[in-house]
Amino acid sequence: MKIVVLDGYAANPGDLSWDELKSLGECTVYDRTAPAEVLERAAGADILLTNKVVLDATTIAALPQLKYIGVLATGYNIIDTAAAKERGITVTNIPAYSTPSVAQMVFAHILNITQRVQHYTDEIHKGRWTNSPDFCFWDTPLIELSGKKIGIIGLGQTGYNTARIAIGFGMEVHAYTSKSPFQLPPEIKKTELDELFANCDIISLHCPLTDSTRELVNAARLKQMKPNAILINTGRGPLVNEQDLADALNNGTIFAAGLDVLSQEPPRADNPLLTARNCYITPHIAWASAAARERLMQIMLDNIKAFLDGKPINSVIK
Ligand SMILES: NC(=O)c1ccc[n+]([C@@H]2O[C@H](COP(=O)([O-])OP(=O)(O)OC[C@H]3O[C@@H](n4cnc5c(N)ncnc54)[C@H](O)[C@@H]3O)[C@@H](O)[C@H]2O)c1
Ligand SMILES: O=C(O)[C@H](O)CO
Repeated sequence: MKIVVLDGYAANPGDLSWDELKSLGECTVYDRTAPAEVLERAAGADILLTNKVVLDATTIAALPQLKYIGVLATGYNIIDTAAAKERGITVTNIPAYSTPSVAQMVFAHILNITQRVQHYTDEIHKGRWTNSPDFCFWDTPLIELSGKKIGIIGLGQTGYNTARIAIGFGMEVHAYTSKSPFQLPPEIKKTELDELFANCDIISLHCPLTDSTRELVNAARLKQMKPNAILINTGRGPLVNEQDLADALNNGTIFAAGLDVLSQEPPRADNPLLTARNCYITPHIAWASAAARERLMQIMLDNIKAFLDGKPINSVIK
């Protein structure tokens, strides 16, 4: 059984172990694989593991030995699942391993925008409090979350857990979702997209990237939003038209954005969001806590063992 990990470094930069995976077959772990290197490295593999290396229809067609693709992530938009299905290749993802970490990051972005802790720390270090005529000073809007409306798009693992934290903050929770695995409490009100964009103070994206969700947030949707609204995206970068969002931030159509994901990662230096007003960005790390990566590695092993036993779990091909 030949196993190849194409880009193992992000999940395991050295603090976790590949040993159990290596015991399952002849296994090679690459830290990173450039697009031009994929075919040579994946040739002859029965099992291919990828986090962000794209496996499109052409690549899959060129790997006749391939039987299993394990995505080392929840989002599996990098795989042409139709091509894999046609070939009878099992494709699995890692659901729910990072849910608490992602929901925590959503609120890290929200609280960063409402409280600006780093900004005030920087200003104080510059001497601004020492020289202040008053016992306090502020120069950014200080926004209380209690009573504000949060709109959640996609009420699966990360969306639902974000909703629960929002309820704890006393927020009104509105949600648009195709379906939800959860029994929704009465505090979560289901709504349509038009109402959600028009009425919510904060909108947080939690749906997968698919043909129907690509650029879900675009100029038309941004125009529907309140001028004091905040957009949070921990889902996938292409859920948002980035030039439209940069324009909306720069011209005050909406107030601020907190983003963990961009359409190209790492981003090009000329990505308009890197210089947009009130745009706060983290480098796709919502998932990457040590606790979440430990769970990821365990579920990766469980997935492969179940596949080898002939009873695949976490298959994304319906
Ligand atoms: N930034 C990170 O580190 C990070 C970590 C985990 C997941 N993610 C991304 O977040 C996404 C969501 O993760 P999750 O664990 O909540 O996944 P999930 O599968 O549990 O939930 C996704 C939800 O979106 C809903 N949905 C699907 N299509 C929709 C549509 N067109 N409109 C509205 N809702 C729709 C689904 O019904 C489901 O309830 C993943 O697909 C992944 O791309 C990012
Ligand atoms: O989808 C996920 O699990 C995260 O984005 C990390 O890849």
